[in-house]
Amino acid sequence: MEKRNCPPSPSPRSTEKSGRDLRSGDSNGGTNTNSNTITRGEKGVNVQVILRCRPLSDEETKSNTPVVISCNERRREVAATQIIANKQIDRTFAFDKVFGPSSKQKDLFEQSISPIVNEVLEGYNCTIFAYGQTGTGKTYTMEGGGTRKTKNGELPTDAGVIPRAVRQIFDILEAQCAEYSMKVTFLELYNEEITDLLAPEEPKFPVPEDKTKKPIALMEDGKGFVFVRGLEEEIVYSAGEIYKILDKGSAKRRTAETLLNKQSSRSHSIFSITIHIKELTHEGEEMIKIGKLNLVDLAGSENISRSGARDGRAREAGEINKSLLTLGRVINALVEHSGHVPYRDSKLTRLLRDSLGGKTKTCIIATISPSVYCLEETLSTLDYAHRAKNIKNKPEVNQRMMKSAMIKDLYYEIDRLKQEVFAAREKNGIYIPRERYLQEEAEKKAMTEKIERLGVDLEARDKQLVELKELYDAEQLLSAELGEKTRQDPEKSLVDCAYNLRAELENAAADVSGLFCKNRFGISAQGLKESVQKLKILHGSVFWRNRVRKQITCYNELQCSLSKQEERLAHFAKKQREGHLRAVEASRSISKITAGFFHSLDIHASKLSSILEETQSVQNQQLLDLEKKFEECAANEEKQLLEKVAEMLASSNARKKQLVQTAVGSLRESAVNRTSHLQKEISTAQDFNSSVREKWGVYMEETEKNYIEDTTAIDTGRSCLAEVLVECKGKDKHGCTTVEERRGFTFQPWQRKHGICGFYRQDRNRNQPIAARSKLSSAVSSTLENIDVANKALLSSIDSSLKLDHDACANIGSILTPCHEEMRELKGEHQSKVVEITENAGKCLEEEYLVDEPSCSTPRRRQIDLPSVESIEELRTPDYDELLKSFQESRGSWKQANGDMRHFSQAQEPTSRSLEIQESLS
Ligand SMILES: Nc1ncnc2c1ncn2[C@@H]1O[C@H](COP(=O)(O)OP(=O)(O)OP(=O)(O)O)[C@@H](O)[C@H]1O
Repeated sequence: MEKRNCPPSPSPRSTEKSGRDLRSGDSNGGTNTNSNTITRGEKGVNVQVILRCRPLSDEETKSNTPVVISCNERRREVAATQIIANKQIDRTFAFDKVFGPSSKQKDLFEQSISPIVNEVLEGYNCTIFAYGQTGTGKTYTMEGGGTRKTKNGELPTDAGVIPRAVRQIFDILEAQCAEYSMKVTFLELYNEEITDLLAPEEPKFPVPEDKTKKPIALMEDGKGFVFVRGLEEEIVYSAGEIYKILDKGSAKRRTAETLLNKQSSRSHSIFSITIHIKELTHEGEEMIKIGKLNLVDLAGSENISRSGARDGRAREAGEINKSLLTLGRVINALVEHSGHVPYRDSKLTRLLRDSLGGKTKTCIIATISPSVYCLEETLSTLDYAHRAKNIKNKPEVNQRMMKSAMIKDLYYEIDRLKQEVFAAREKNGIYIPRERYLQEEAEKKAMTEKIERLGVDLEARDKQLVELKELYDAEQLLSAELGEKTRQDPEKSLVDCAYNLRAELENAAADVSGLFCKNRFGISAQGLKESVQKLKILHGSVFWRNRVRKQITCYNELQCSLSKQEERLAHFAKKQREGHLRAVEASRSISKITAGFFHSLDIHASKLSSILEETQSVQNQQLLDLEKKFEECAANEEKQLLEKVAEMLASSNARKKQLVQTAVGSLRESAVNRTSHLQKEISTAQDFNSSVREKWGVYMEETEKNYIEDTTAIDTGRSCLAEVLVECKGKDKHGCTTVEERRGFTFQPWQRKHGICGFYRQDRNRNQPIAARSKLSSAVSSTLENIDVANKALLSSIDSSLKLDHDACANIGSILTPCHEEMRELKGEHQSKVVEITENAGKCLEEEYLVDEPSCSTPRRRQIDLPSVESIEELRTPDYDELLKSFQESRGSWKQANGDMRHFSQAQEPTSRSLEIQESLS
């Protein structure tokens, strides 16, 4: 077994020499081209290609059919094993997704199709089509294994892509509680004729199947979009309705038993779902989003001899292969970016135009069989699908329509229809609008021309037929006449005549011999006379005999020519009959001949394409050789040039490096200076802060001490005063009682005046402590009030100083944080700039100025980017003054740009604030 591994080739190319031909579509040579990782850009999105290999059928398993396909789902690769000249050759193909024989319908749908369905609901047009040899599972993948009945609303495990997509669409729309409308179409393309699988069945009596299917026309609108005229669109409201429609349409599809598939689809089918979803814009406007999903089940590509197709089936197969061949040519043209893409060569490619190289998102499911007997077709499918991977589409979301615009459109449509109805009612006979009339007239004209051509053809054939008939009649007449003549039989009379003549001749001979005898023995004159007479008779009879003889030969010749004529006539008549029959059946057989012609054309075309491929591969090889030589030559020249350039650039590079290093050094230095300056500022601010704190602590301590002293002094004063007060009260009481006593016992008139006066004097003296007491109490209360006021003032001043201090702290913090941030940013920026500059310098050195190192292989072809004279001139170091000036300018602008000045002024702020605080504290 020979198994060689080649590195992934950048372009898919089959190399007979290599044992393993890994095909990969992406330009990096990698194999990961999953739709999610597809590069989207101006160039578009690659068509997604999925490969599915079916399991061996029961018969194949029973007959121990060898398996030649192995699928690596993880690596997304398929390998086909081929034996050529007793050597095993593995060919490996990479795809976007690979599903092996044991893969489930659910897995295929969830992994590959479900995201596409979501995109349809986002407003894209998407197409999924199945391509592959007959009997490889296209219909199984698209529609399912046949059991479409749902169990408790669940889909059966073998349900295919179509029912699952339908279910997903309805599930999502219902979950979103969306307002939507949905319509479906289902068409079949058979022998280049389109029929509507949803068209109502009109005929009431049984007619052959082919007659019930009316072909419908494929039209192009003014913008080049293709549409099928009169295609039935069914509005649907549930998944169940779609399943019914699918069943109805599928049952109408043309299927037949082939050697490769018991129920082989003989036509291409396209099932389309169009969804209109209502959505609200931010402004509250109602918009209609439109998405379309096309699900295409292609008829099987097949080898006519292996599929056992004959007569009608062979023609079918020829047509199928023809449309698939055009599909292949379209794919090739798209991949090779050739100017002309032959979309118009078949109806299938016209219908799929937007899905191949258009604005639609497309996914191809290529199906293959693992059997060794299908290897040839499998390789062809793999090639086909692999090539299709390189088609790029440019998907666009369908323009959302304002609901009002859509309603307007519908009104317009209704108006148009109303006009038609009105026109038809008002006029005598049938009346249609001008455009329709012109269109139909054009169609009619084309039809008339076609009919005329056919009429002329028919006339010519009729003429030919009449001529042939005339000729035939003339020949018939001639042959009848000759027959009549032959029937009369003159032969017998002639023979009789001949016999008579012979007898006479015999007699005459006897007479002559008698005469001779007589003459010798003396014959008389009379005898002589008689003899002369007899001789005359004899002479006559001899003459007649000669004539008879001549007549006999003439007769024989006539006979001979007659038989020849008869033969010729019979032959001619036969030919005429054949010609007549041919002429009668000419119109019927012409289609057969055409079919044969097309078939042979197909064969020739496929031969030609294979020859073309061969030629292409040879040319490719030659081109490769040329390219190689050219690259070698270019590499040498490049090397020499690069050496020179490298020398030239080495010095300038060193200078540049020096320049860069100096610039970086100065930048670093300025950064360090700025950092140290900032740090100094921060430390000054911190010192100031700590000194303020210290002072504040001392002040607080002193204030507290004073307060405590004051409070204790007040307390002692208060207690002293209270004691004095108590003492005064006691004395006052005692004084009062004494006065009362005296008033009672010594009241005399002469003494009364003195006594009263004395009493009043005494009383006045006794009133002195009361006044003192009131004075004292008022002094105490005023002192207390003063103390309270002082306390309050002190407390408020403490509060305000605390607040000021807090504010000052906060200010310092707010100044410090941005300063720190700025510092960090500045540092980071500097570092990243330094790294960037170093990297760029390194890259520049490596990529542009270093001479290629010898790698013993042809260097990659590339464009040499020669530096211009100006750029070299720019490398010169400018004048010192100029440099200084530009540096200062740049520094100034840089300062402004970075808000440097602002920071600086902000940095000054704390000082003035701290002064304020100091003032307030003092
Ligand atoms: N992945 C699969 N798993 C199980 N059975 C499969 C699978 N693929 C195909 N089959 C079976 O193979 C048979 C042929 O499949 P199907 O009719 O889908 O082929 P086809 O490619 O559509 O053929 P045609 O082009 O002739 O219509 C069916 O009986 C189907 O059930």
